[in-house]
This record gives sequence, structure tokens and C-alpha cells, in this order.
Amino acid sequence: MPSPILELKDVYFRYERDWVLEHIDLTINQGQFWALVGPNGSGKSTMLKIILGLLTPQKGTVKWFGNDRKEFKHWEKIGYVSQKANSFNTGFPATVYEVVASGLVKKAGLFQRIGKKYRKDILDAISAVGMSDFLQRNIGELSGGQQQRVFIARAIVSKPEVLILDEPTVGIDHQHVQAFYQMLEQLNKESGMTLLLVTHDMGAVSTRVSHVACLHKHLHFHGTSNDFEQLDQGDLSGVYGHEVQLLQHEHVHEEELQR
Ligand SMILES: Nc1ncnc2c1ncn2[C@@H]1O[C@H](COP(=O)(O)OP(=O)(O)OP(=O)(O)O)[C@@H](O)[C@H]1O
Repeated sequence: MPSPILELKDVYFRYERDWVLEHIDLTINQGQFWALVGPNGSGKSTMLKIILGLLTPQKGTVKWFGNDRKEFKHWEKIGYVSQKANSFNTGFPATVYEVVASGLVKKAGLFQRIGKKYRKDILDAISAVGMSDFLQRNIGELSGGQQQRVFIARAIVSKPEVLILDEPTVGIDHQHVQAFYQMLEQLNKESGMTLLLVTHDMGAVSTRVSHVACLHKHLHFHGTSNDFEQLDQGDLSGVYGHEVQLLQHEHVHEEELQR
């Protein structure tokens, strides 16, 4: 039996009068690679905040590693790369090596020098995201996609068991997006790290991930990516109504808008 890492049971959440999330049941097991997809306003960020313990659902339970969220203390097991990572201040004077090393501050202690002891961990994390050739490069000199890889290295250098990524491809140009997903796939397969990727880009991820959850207030589908691929257009329209077109072609629209 695979061990559940994250379990949401019958979760409901509202900010004001209307429910934003209703009856959410989701179990993520060790080693799985999940995509949480949904159109704008479907509740992805809200669900993420609940998962990260930043919001408390009015109903239902959230368990991490079998422990109720309120009793769960081992947040170091969870790595998180926020959407904001790719709007990094490009004037910040730190090298790739230093940015990744800063991911160890909690583990090594703020006032302790992150010395030789952790050098291998830092180099391994940088290598896992394919950035070994840029060790001494200033972070501000890198492209959006390269910066995002460095932030993932910073999140994984302390060896979390789960990595959560919120719309990680937003600042990445179109031709590098597939290489970026490939890197995540490798991270999942080679190190067995459990991944949860939040995105509205359903078409781009469904072949890379092992599982898909489609959110639009409810979880309309959650299961393996193979089962997801079997859903036909009609089923998807049933899930998202008119928004299915937007979901599948949003990246094209974005490109057109930039022209
Ligand atoms: N702080 C808040 N107060 C009130 N309503 C909110 C708040 N944050 C979000 N909402 C509402 O909750 C619903 C879900 O929003 P949420 O940001 O979770 O969706 P999302 O899928 O992450 O959207 P996007 O892809 O645009 O980021 C929306 O109707 C939104 O307007």
C-alpha cells in the first residue's frame, strides 16, 4: 500500500457568503506527480493556502503524513516555490550557488556558515535542475526560466519529501516550458520526490504528470493522467463548460497577446 502524504477529506471553504471550495476529497501518495488544474478563479490558490496551512477550512480535514494539519509540525518536509519567485529583483547581488545555499539557512542555522558540510548538497540540487554551468553567475543575469530552476534548487536543497509549485512556468518563454516540465519529471522519477504542480495549463502538463485533479469549486476529476487522457471533449466541457477552450488554448492566447 502506498503511504498517503496529503489527505483532504470533505473540505469546504468560503471567504464570504458563497463557498469557494466544496466537498474536496483528495489523497496524494508518496512518489506521485500531481497537477492541480483549473481556470482563473476556480479556487486553486485557495486550496493551496489550505494545504500550506495558511487558511483554515470551515469544514473537513487536512492531514499531512497522517497528522491533522493543526498538530503537524514538520513543515521542513514540504518545499514550496511560489509564483512570485519569477518576479525576483534582478539587481539582487547573489550568485546561483549563494541563492541555493540560502535554502539551507533553516537547517544549518542562521548564524552558522554554510560551509563544506553542505557543499555537496548544494551542488547536487543545482545539478538536479540542470544549472551546474551557472554556479557563479549572478541570479539577475539569468532568464526567467533559469531563475525558476534556481528557486527550485533552493527549495529542494534541504531535501523535502514533497515539492509544491504554484504556476512555475508563468515567467518562462514558450520554447523552454517543455524542458522545464521534463526537469520536474526527472526530479520526480529519479529522486522519488512527490510533486504537486498548480497550473491553468492543462494541455502542457497532462503527459508529464502521473495524476491530475481538475478544480472548479468542486474537484470534477481526480485520478491518473491515463484516465484523464481518456476523457473526451464532451466530458471536459461537462466539467468546465465554455472555459474548456480557454483552458486548452490559453498559452496560445498569451503568445498572441505578446505579439
Ligand atoms: N481574500 C479573498 N477574499 C474574498 N474572495 C476571495 C479572496 N481570494 C480569492 N477570492 C475569491 O475566491 C475565488 C477563488 O479564487 P482563487 O484565487 O483561489 O482562484 P484561482 O483558481 O487561484 O485563480 P487564478 O488562477 O486566477 O489565480 C474567486 O472567486 C476569488 O474572487
